[in-house]
Amino acid sequence: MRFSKMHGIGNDFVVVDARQSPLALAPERIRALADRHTGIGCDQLLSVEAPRDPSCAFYYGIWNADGSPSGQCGNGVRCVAAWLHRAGALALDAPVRIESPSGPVGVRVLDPQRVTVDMGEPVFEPARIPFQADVSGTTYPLELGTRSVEVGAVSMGNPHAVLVVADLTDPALERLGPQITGHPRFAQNANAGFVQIIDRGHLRLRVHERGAGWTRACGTGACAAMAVLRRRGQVDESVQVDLPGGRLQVDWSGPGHTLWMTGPAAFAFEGQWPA
Ligand SMILES: N[C@H](CCC[C@H](N)C(=O)O)C(=O)O
Repeated sequence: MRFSKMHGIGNDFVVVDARQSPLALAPERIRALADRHTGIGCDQLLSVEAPRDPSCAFYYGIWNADGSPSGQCGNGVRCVAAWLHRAGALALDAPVRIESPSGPVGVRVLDPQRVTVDMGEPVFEPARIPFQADVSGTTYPLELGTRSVEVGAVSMGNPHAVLVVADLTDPALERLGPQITGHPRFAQNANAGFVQIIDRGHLRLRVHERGAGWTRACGTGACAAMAVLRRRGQVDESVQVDLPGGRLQVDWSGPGHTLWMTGPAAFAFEGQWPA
């Protein structure tokens, strides 16, 4: 099986051309492929496929390094768009809809290594995240053993918890990340974002990803953090989000509008994998 190794500010992917026939890899094969010592190594596997929805130009599938599926991948869809452009299947500056497991997103390749994406509208309704809560709120107390933390909860097509912290180097986050990711109130687990508010137009973020652990960047995590804080009135409609691997731009005017994420997409190498 031929693959392209790509990354979105350090969140890395194996991208497979499955346009002729959908990719069907068992979770253990995905885990083997994602292994950083005995496999290719990646945070997620992405397949590029023919669309199921006739209003979309392509479909793309997402699997985490642990073999679990996801509904959306912000850094990943930018890489898929850049991959399609390099394959001659997507022109520069041509807006197209790409279908994901959670629904369509709109992509536009601004230059061969920079893509802007209409990620759709953030979803705060608990049942659709999914997150167990009696009513939708801007913050929820989350019991973690003997302590409780305040989180925001939102879906960008995948579930996110967002926790505001003063110091991203706090060693306590190492344990908090997995605890929040696996919290039983998130029935399908959650990507746990820890965000420091620099000012109304600038955030710093680290994400403990469901199915991949701490990553250098999480595109839907950047969208989720901005959306939670915008809904609380704590950030403006255009925000720079700095993650360990680099910077993303997130734009959202508020409820009733879709959210846009813009950032890099890079190729690392091509290879063959015994499927
Ligand atoms: N771990 C995520 C999928 C990858 C998301 C992330 N890599 C991004 O760029 O959005 C999940 O299970 O929902």
